[in-house]
Amino acid sequence: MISRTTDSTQPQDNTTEAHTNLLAWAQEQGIKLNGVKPRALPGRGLGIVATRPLQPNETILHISPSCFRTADTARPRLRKLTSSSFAGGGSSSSNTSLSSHAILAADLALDFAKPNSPRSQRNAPWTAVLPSQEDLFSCLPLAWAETGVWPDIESYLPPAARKILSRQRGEFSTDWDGVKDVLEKDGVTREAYLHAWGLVNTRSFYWHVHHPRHHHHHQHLHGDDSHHHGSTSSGREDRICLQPLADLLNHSSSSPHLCTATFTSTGFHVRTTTPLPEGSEILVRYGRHANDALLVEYGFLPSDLNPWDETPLDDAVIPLFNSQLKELLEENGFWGGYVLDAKTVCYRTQVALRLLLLWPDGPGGIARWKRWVDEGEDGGEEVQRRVDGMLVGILEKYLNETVERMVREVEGCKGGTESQRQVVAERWRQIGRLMRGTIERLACGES
Ligand SMILES: C[S@@+](CC[C@H](N)C(=O)[O-])C[C@H]1O[C@@H](n2cnc3c(N)ncnc32)[C@H](O)[C@@H]1O
Repeated sequence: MISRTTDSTQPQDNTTEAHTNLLAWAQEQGIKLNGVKPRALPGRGLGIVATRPLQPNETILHISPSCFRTADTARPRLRKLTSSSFAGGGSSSSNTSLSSHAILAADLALDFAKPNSPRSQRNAPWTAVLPSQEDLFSCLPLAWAETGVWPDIESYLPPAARKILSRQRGEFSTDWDGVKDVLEKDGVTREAYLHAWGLVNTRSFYWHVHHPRHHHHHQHLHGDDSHHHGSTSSGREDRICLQPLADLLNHSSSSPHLCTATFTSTGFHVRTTTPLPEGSEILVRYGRHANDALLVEYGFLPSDLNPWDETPLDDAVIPLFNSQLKELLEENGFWGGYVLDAKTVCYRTQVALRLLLLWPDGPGGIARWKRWVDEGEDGGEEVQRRVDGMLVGILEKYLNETVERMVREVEGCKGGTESQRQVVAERWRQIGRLMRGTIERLACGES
């Protein structure tokens, strides 16, 4: 979302007028803004900023449930697509039940395709400020292949990002298969649906009412991670909603001024946690996402430090194991899923590397490893030192052979656009920094 509001082809006063309309419309809907307003922010489209100094614990945005757009508020002919009466109706896609995401996106796509319908008109001031197809496609990896440049930029994404992308692509095509018969009648193309689908993906929330007595989660400090991809509880998928105005809030992983966002029975509330000077941006945390997820799900890469960032080590670690060792790890539930974050080398990695270290000692070594896995019997600091040394070697090799090569290759490739190449290269550099940080930490003797 880089060009929409800073684009020189778009006069600045257009933006202002759109904002004025949006605010007037929001007021009619009963959306309450208190000391905040939308504003264009360089490099991140629109955001919400403070219009006066804010105190801690002020409710700065309130949205009542009647303003939520959910699968239940979609056009009736779309809602019918999920009902069981449709199943067995003879159509090939009849027995797959559609996700809320699919329905919400279809409804939004119809707002765009039929701008003069009374339904679309009702939401016009809100849809007017949504990112254009061009803006969204330029930053959302799922759409990079659609921009017509050269699809192959995708293959330069790091493994974790590619994995999310491939799951996302599967979800999108299932959703499109489920709605296309209905949407194509109204002239909605696959591309137009992808635009709407991507908008829902990047700006929907899990409608999750917090019951104070059941809070086994520890999400009070910095917001509720209620963004679409933010929650891990099951059954959430079908409770996603779009919320005008709240969908203008940008993300931060680690700002000390993060605002909290909560659903209660009276709606959605955004509150400050610290004092905020006039003009500062209101930031919430979408979820505890690693940067690969932020890039693929939301189409941006944070430049500030993300304490939740991590990177898989599978590509670096897995090739070191022969089939016998692989089998041993599989039997014990420790094959693959190796991860590194800024503070820790995950336990699975520790287990795998210990095996690599001990198996040259023969059956005795393997028995020792097994005791360690089963009973936590410690091999002592000496073993840990050798495991750390091994990991340093593995990381250095991966840095030289993969990370640095990928940065060079993606910067020099002809795929995508310059900004897409830069974002992919930057993600690899971040991974490199995470690994170098670990090497330094281990070299200092901290595990
Ligand atoms: C919920 S919307 C927020 C409003 C959005 N900026 C807009 O212009 O409509 C989410 C999108 O905002 C952008 N965004 C959010 N946080 C960001 C950040 N920290 N840096 C850059 N872009 C961000 C991304 O494009 C993301 O997909």
